[in-house]
Amino acid sequence: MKQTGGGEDAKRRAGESAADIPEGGDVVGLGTGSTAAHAVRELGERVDAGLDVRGIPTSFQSRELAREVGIPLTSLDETDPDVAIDGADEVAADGALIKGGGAAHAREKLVDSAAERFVVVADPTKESEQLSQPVPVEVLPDARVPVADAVRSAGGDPTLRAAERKDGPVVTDNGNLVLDCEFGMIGDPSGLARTLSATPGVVEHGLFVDLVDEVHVGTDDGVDVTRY
Ligand SMILES: O=C[C@H](O)[C@H](O)[C@H](O)COP(=O)(O)O
Repeated sequence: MKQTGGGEDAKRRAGESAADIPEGGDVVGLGTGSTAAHAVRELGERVDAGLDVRGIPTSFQSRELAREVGIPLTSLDETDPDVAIDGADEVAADGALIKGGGAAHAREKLVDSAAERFVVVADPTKESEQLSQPVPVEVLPDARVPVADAVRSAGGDPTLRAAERKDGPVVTDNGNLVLDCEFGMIGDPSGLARTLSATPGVVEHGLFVDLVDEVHVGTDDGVDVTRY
């Protein structure tokens, strides 16, 4: 069941709490979205104050923000992150996530899963008992129709994500398209993740199962931390 109590202050508290984690010398995966942006900005202030960390961005957006706030960047070519801090669209009680509301989930999964410690930042509206939001699926442009058929065969209802200030579809940072796939209540996220991953033409899907180490949820007056 979705809860109320979200908002920018809750997101900021979660982001600032997670920004406490990196230590001098650490490499940090920099997540995408409005909640992760609070962590990136806070980390930028700490870099300004002398903290020696480098970031690995997960999107065009997080790269630009990191540059703006002065976080030196590196890449997975050089090293894995010690910690990744990222947002989520839905967080289930067992730590399973849906990500990709900003169509960044392919690079996010790459960076978040490579990290020694993967920390999710969220506000209470993201919490639920069981995942039920549409699952974003990034597809090669030529694979849009066959992947949509495969999603229907798996019990889902796919919708091509439309751009808001451009005619036509959203094009990801990787030059691909996104199908938002409604499955209703997702009883077996691991099984669905395996099915989607095995579908030719799927670049990456937004189900993050058994990846998260801790979730920081900003509340009205603090932060609730759950460890998995
Ligand atoms: O593709 C985008 C990402 O997965 C975001 O981390 C996710 O959509 C959450 O974003 P926000 O913190 O803005 O709700």
